[in-house]
Amino acid sequence: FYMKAGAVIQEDISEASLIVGVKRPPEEKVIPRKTYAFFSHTIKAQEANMGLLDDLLNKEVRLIDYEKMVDTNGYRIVAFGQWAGVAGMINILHGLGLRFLALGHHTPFMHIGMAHNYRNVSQAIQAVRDCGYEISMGLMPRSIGPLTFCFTGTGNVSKGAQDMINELPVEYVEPHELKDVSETGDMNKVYATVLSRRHHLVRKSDGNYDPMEYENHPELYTSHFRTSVAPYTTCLINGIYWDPHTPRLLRRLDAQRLIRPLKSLSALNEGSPALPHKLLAICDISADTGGSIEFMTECTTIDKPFCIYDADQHIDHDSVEGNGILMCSIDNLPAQLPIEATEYFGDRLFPYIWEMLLSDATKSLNEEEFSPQVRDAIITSNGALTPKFEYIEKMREKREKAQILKRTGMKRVLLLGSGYVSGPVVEYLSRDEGTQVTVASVLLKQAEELAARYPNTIPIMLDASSQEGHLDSLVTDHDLVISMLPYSFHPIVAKHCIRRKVNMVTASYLSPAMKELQSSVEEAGITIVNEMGLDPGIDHMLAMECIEQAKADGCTVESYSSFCGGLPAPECSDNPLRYKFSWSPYGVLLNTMNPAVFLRDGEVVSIPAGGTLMDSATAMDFFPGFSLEGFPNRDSTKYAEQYGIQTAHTLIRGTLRFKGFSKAMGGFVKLGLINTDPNPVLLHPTSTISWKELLCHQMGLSSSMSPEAFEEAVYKQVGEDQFRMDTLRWLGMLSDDAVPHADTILASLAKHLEAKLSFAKGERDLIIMRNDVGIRHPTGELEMRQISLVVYGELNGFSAMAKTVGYPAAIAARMVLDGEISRKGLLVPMTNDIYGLALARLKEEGLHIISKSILQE
Ligand SMILES: NC(=O)c1ccc[n+]([C@@H]2O[C@H](COP(=O)([O-])OP(=O)(O)OC[C@H]3O[C@@H](n4cnc5c(N)ncnc54)[C@H](O)[C@@H]3O)[C@@H](O)[C@H]2O)c1
Ligand SMILES: N[C@@H](CCCCN[C@@H](CCC(=O)O)C(=O)O)C(=O)O
Repeated sequence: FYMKAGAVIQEDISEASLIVGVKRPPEEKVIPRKTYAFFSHTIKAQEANMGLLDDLLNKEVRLIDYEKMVDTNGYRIVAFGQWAGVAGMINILHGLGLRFLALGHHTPFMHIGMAHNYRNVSQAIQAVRDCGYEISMGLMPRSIGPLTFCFTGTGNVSKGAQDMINELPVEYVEPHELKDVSETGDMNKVYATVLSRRHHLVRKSDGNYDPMEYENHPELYTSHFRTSVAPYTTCLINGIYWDPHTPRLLRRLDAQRLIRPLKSLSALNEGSPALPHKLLAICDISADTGGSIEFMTECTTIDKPFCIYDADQHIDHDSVEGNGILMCSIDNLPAQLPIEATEYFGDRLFPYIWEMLLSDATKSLNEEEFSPQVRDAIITSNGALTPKFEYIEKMREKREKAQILKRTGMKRVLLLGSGYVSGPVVEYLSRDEGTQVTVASVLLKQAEELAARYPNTIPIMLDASSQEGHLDSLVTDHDLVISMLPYSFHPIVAKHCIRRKVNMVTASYLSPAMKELQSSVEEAGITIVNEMGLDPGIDHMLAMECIEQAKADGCTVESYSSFCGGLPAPECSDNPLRYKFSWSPYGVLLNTMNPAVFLRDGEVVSIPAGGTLMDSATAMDFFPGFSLEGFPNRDSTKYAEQYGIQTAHTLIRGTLRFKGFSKAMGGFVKLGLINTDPNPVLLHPTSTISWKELLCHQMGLSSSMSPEAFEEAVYKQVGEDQFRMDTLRWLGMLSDDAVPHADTILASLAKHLEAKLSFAKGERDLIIMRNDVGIRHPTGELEMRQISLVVYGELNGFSAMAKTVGYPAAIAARMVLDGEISRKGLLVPMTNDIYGLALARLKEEGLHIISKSILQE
């Protein structure tokens, strides 16, 4: 059909500038910087679609929403409402047939199928007419009593649904007459009423209805639908537009009352199965989850069109049997009538398609010339909500706040970040029923997945880099903030904590930017516990426990060496780098270009920034069964003062890897891939660059060279090292594979490596920490204290890295919340008041520390 009309049919739509759909596309398939047109269902900040909205914003998509395309008279241009109404009504008549049967009554509705069972609407109408004929012939079981249908709303949905009931022998009555006809009406017909606002909305103060005032102040009104109409309705067909400020038609409480058995009905039904209650079915065509029908929290689908809502238990049963109200709330009803709906859609949209086609989502809206019909329907563009729709953000925040503050008497913790190491933080804190955790992340899905596993945990979306106001209001609503964001975010988070006098915990190094806040933190009288992870974290705690004990025994510390590595378990080290990521990949790679300073036998050794660090790796054989190498980590010399071991002639902190890592990384360094400079080549909106092109660019060569010449050039560049070549080949970096989009080469490399070097299901990680402390006793003896910590990740559970970072952070948070840490200022776990309790609690979590001593002459 489309081909006949001249369309080119192809799977790959990446070259299209405009993508026209009906319903939302899957998030992962949304292509950045394109113009999309579809029904997004985001304009009421619908919770279920906020993830999609975030994605459209992140991907800088221009979204045209049909719901907001209106003509000069304010009427919707593309409104499938009529077809939704038609399909919805056919479906619920079918559903009533099934429900009546389940309740023991065979009715003429059994002759009506689902809307999509018919070739076209005329065929469906024929089936409804046949049913109507039987009703008028008196074939409806008497025991059911007169049937009443209530249509809410007067728009296209309601009209489409009424078109269908008009094919039955129907008598329309006023809503106030419903009670009477439902008791004494004629059984050879059905009754219907159309409910508009004036019928059920009343001002809370005096019971009157003023349409103008309602328009502006719906919050002053309430609905008496639940008492005046619902108890006399067999089937409700809901087609109203609902806005969160307007009164609901039915709440859960109302549903509980409406499904209570009616005494009068059982008297009427003598000898026949009694109907359990009057309100048997709801067809919620508006399909606003949690909206005008509060308890409709999940839409049904064409595949599974019906469920039974059991109001007493507040659950939906996937059935037409059992106790409760039959619900049908399909949100893509027009798809059941594809021919009529498609023709209608095409006819209505066609006049606007030409200008939509010219849309270039990479341009600002000011540079485009759209008609008001299209322009006013643009919800997102260039990574932001358009001014008319900025209210969506506010609505979202308001709802979020209400959710966070809903339960009183809770200790509220704001956890920023839901990445590699956040899981145990939530697990630990949520053990306490009186603690509530809000998990905020720029990746809403990630936060949702984490929060779903624990009680009293609320997921929310927050972009800490662009939503400072939002961050501030979140900080205000919590008793403590744990920042598990990339460490560069901590100072900005800390500023809001200072402003709102809220305590904070991080697992990150106390950076110079954080230290600058020292006096403000003290003035605000708050506590910020830093370096509460593994390395930094547990390493400090074990070091200080040993050092302070040694000093108390009158000893002197002569040397201190601490190495730590997050690694794959050996059986999972099956790649050339012998490495898999158990914490932020960007952080791991960034650390390979750090400078380092350490003290060796009284001599200061310095390694410059930029990648030389990888050449400094040496074999580490304290655990000969592991094939380890190590390289220094940052400036170790400053710990002489912090640990109080100025007496030490050797002082080094370092990182552990399996042998091979530093050599492979050295190849990346030589190719200039460990580079944090912004690189526009990688950000080109529509085209991608391949690894071959990028490497040629880095080497200053043309990418049109032959594959052999290319490989030869790379070989030379990486120091004629075959292992490095094999590594690059294994990672797909000598090929035409696309380089992931990012603003720097390092960020692109991190994304690429994260995809290649992640733990598969059933694989586990490993952390190894080893502190060697040289302790000179007053007797002259030299004791080498070897403190070892080896932790494996749980198969399909928390990784070792997550446990050894997340638990210390959570333990510190708990200690601050419970007043066990009450000192103010910027703290690190190097004092006994913190490390004493924290180490004890970590041991309760199964942390097994092995300490050995070897006496040297
Ligand atoms: N002390 C230690 O031993 C240790 C070990 C591992 C990690 N860490 C630190 O802990 C923190 C978390 O580490 P991770 O491995 O879980 O990191 P990660 O990269 O896996 O997670 C970062 C989280 O921050 C979120 N995020 C990123 N940008 C954001 C933004 N603009 N707004 C809101 N959210 C945003 C991400 O979506 C993610 O949920 C980091 O600071 C890391 O350096 C410390
Ligand atoms: N050094 C080990 C363990 C690192 C744990 C992560 N520590 C981060 C902390 C960064 C921060 O948030 O300040 C680091 O970069 O060392 C290894 O690399 O395998």
